[in-house]
Amino acid sequence: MAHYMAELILTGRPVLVIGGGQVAQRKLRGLMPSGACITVVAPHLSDEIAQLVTTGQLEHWAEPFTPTQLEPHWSLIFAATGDGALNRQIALLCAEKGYFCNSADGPEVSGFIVPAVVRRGDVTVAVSTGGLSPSLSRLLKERIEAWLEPGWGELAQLFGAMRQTVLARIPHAATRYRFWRHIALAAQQEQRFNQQTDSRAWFENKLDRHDY
Ligand SMILES: C[C@@]1(CC(=O)O)C2=NC(=C\c3[nH]c(c(CCC(=O)O)c3CC(=O)O)Cc3[nH]c(c(CC(=O)O)c3CCC(=O)O)/C=C3\N/C(=C\2)[C@@H](CCC(=O)O)[C@]3(C)CC(=O)O)/[C@H]1CCC(=O)O
Ligand SMILES: NC(=O)c1ccc[n+]([C@@H]2O[C@H](COP(=O)([O-])OP(=O)(O)OC[C@H]3O[C@@H](n4cnc5c(N)ncnc54)[C@H](O)[C@@H]3O)[C@@H](O)[C@H]2O)c1
Repeated sequence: MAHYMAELILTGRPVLVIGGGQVAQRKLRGLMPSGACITVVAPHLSDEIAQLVTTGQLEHWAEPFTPTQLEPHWSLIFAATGDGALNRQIALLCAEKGYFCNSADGPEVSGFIVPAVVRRGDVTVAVSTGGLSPSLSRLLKERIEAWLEPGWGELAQLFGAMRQTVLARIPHAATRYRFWRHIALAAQQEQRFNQQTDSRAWFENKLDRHDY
């Protein structure tokens, strides 16, 4: 069975992170920009996590894990204590309750796996080995990081901003899909991933030509 890859929209949703050490800190770096309402349960916090609590960006329950903490509804749970057996137990408990839980140990009991991520604005590339080898994910992420042009975020912004215009100008669906394919290939051929100059004029010029 293959894992299913998706992008979660966590804005305003309650997320529980159990553990406050190095691994929890890495998960939190990925979680903070999502705008989730995050609670951390751990007797001790790393300096970086403690700083997030001090500045009011996180709630902290300074106590060890107990199953009653799972009682409110959590959209996601991360089990990242320093005790691998406990992380597995928490994941199994969450599975029984129907919660999605990521265990820092034992991917086979997790409800989801965290990929290594490369971002260019709103464009995201995620790498996972399905739990087999995090170090390979990191390596592949670094290769993509070195290879992926910087302007993909701007290009996505431009294409996104033009969608309504294109919809209005080309009502016929099959022709519209052909245009989107045509302009995506043109962006590749003309290396638009690196150019910010006059992007909208470039786009409108292609749209006006009717050669798609
Ligand atoms: C991608 C990344 C995302 C993130 O966490 O942000 C991530 N691990 C990263 C790094 C990393 N983690 C570890 C090493 C040391 C080398 C090695 O072991 O390979 C390195 C590499 C390094 O640090 O160089 C150790 C480790 N990791 C797990 C275990 C326990 C186990 O497997 O049972 C142990 C062994 C502990 C031990 O042996 O003591 C488990 C998981 N780690 C995952 C994700 C999930 C699988 C993802 C996949 O299949 O690709 C999974 C299953 C669960 C999860 O956490 O979701 C992040 C990339 C950072 C980046 O982006 O640069
Ligand atoms: N998934 C990954 O990417 C990955 C990577 C490396 C290690 N690991 C595994 O992750 C686990 C955590 O490693 P770490 O380096 O963050 O550890 P750490 O020692 O830095 O931090 C442990 C944290 O867990 C808290 N804690 C301990 N007992 C607890 C309890 N009963 N309830 C709640 N919190 C508790 C501590 O207060 C501390 O904040 C280890 O078991 C390790 O095998 C996973």
